Amino acid sequence: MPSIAEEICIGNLGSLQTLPDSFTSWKLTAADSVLPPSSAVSFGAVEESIQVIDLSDSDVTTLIGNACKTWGAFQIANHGISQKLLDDIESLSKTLFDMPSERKLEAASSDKGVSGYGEPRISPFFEKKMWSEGFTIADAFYRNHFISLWPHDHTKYCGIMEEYVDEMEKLASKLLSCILGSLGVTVEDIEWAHKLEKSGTKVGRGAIRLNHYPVCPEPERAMGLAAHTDSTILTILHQSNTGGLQVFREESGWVTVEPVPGVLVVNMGDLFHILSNGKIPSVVHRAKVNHTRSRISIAYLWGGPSGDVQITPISKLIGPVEPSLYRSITWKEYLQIKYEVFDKALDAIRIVNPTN
Ligand SMILES: O=C(O)CCC(=O)C(=O)O
Ligand SMILES: [Fe+2]
Repeated sequence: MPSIAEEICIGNLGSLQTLPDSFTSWKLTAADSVLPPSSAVSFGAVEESIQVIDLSDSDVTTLIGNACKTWGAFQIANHGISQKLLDDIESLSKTLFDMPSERKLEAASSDKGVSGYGEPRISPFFEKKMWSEGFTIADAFYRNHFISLWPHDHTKYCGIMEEYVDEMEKLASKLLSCILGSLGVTVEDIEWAHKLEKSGTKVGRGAIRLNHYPVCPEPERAMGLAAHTDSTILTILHQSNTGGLQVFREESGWVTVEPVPGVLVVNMGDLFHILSNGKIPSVVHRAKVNHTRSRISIAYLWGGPSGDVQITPISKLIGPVEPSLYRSITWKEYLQIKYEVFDKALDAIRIVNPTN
């Protein structure tokens, strides 16, 4: 019989009949420190919803602008990503996570690169364990993992991944223009982004995170992915037909983003919060788990530019009454700060207290 330590392996969570202690009592840990005290005791969600916006709507800029300012999140329909591609990426994820634990662990992320299988990226910041497993695609090294996972079919799966990344990148640029438009500015007002765009270089760096939340014996006491904000400009999320994602807003508490077939969720990240000089919040979100159904989500994390590009709030959005809230920083530096202080990263680079 396997020992308890062997049984509690992230690759096997779905087979556990009881919730191990290391996964419980979330409300007593640092998980809720991201949030104001009023929300820390509640796991329930209130009746509000994150708007679904049709990208072909003539009023799209205003609709996206309002949703961004209120929530830092919105949902999109008519986004141009085919249902086939969404189905393909979901079934790729399912095939991967259905593999035996040992096989998945052979593709674990290592010192050689960020890509690979493992616990949620934010695990080191929490005492308790999260009820999920994931696979990150952040560099070319993922191909080696795909070869080991699918010795015969890796070409097919790499092809799906490449197509997904390409399509997401185009959609992310389109969304960026629209969100900037709602603030009365354009990509040309972000000097580095305009330069990169003109030279045909990618404005943001994309990474994919495949998340799997197995069925859980005691979902109320467990947490799939703890409360966090993404460091990104924005994140585009495809969730399978099982709900679990919740977004937080002081005035509303936690609100579940119910999956709508073919609709994608957009979460605004820290980097856009900086660019917008605090006008757009980076949304605090988390994923809950389920007693009867497992859940898959695929996050396209659209990060900042590589190299020594200095990122600052857009100059047109600052002025005598709205001074710059954040010092300039490179994307690499920001990630390093986030890695060190997690939810205090924006505070660490703030130069003016927004309440002043
Ligand atoms: O699974 C989800 O719905 C959320 C995933 C997420 O927030 C992330 O990967 O950063
Ligand atoms: Fe996230």
